[in-house]
Amino acid sequence: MGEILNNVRAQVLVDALPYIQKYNNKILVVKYGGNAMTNKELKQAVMDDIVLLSLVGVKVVLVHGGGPEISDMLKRLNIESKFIGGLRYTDEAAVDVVKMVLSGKVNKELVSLLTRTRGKALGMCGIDGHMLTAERKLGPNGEDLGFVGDIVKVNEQPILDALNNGYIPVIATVATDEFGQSYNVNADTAAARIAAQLRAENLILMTDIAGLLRDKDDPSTLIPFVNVSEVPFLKRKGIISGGMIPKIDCCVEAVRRGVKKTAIIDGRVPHSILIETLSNEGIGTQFR
Ligand SMILES: Nc1ncnc2c1ncn2[C@@H]1O[C@H](COP(=O)(O)OP(=O)(O)O)[C@@H](O)[C@H]1O
Ligand SMILES: CC(=O)N[C@@H](CCC(=O)OP(=O)(O)O)C(=O)O
Repeated sequence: MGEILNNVRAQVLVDALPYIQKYNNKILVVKYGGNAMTNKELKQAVMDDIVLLSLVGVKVVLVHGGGPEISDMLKRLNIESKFIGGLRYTDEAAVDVVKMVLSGKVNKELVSLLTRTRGKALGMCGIDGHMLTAERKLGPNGEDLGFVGDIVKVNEQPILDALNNGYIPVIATVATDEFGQSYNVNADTAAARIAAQLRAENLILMTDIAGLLRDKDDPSTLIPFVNVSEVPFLKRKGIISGGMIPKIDCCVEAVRRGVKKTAIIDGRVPHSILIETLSNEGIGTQFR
């Protein structure tokens, strides 16, 4: 029994070798957020995966959200929270809260967790090193969204500097314009733009569902591969809806901008990042 188990363990490690070689020195952008970030054990499993990948030579960039935490804090401060087309209407008071929660609380908690997992992490937001420049974004029907930002420029240098010095950059998606106004940027969108600018090998968007499903209430209907040219048809058919729409748009943009592999994976599955990165099958929905 012990011998069989040892053989299986050895085989799993050996099977990972070609993938470790493939990703060696390549950039992998992981977006972590939403409800996938609220469970403590799963959060530790995600940190373990990131530290492991970075120790075997993958240049991991962690871009995080924190929507549920922003909503909690806005509620405690009695500031109204509403979403238009999946984006949070962000007035002047709310943008301060977003900045505090994302760059102050969530970012530092992730850095601290990675550090305690014996990773070398460096937290920053889009304002640091003039990384993310944004302008005001309007809603899908031209609605005012307050200080929600549309990224107009990504300066990849601070990210590369951190990577080249052996750090895992941990990025909160707050951006600025040329006048110093801060903007709230959706974390999926920011991750896609950052991955494209870095010419990343792989972009992984973690969420709290198995991936893109033909029927969103039936996990057995997972679509494992999607060609980006099929997306307009899937939208017309109503298969892609709600929070999945901006996520899929990000995947399409990342693939079109040259990211080699983009996937939406289930953050509720322990070690889903390792399965996605170090196996042929992957997990979730892959876009190409
Ligand atoms: N075809 C689909 N397949 C999977 N999820 C879908 C689909 N259409 C809509 N959704 C919804 O999109 C949600 C994921 O988006 P969202 O909640 O914004 O993610 P996150 O909080 O991780 O950023 C799913 O929980 C699901 O309710
Ligand atoms: C403009 C906009 O909607 N910004 C998001 C930023 C955080 C985010 O994207 O977090 P998740 O990935 O956890 O959803 C927000 O305020 O919730």
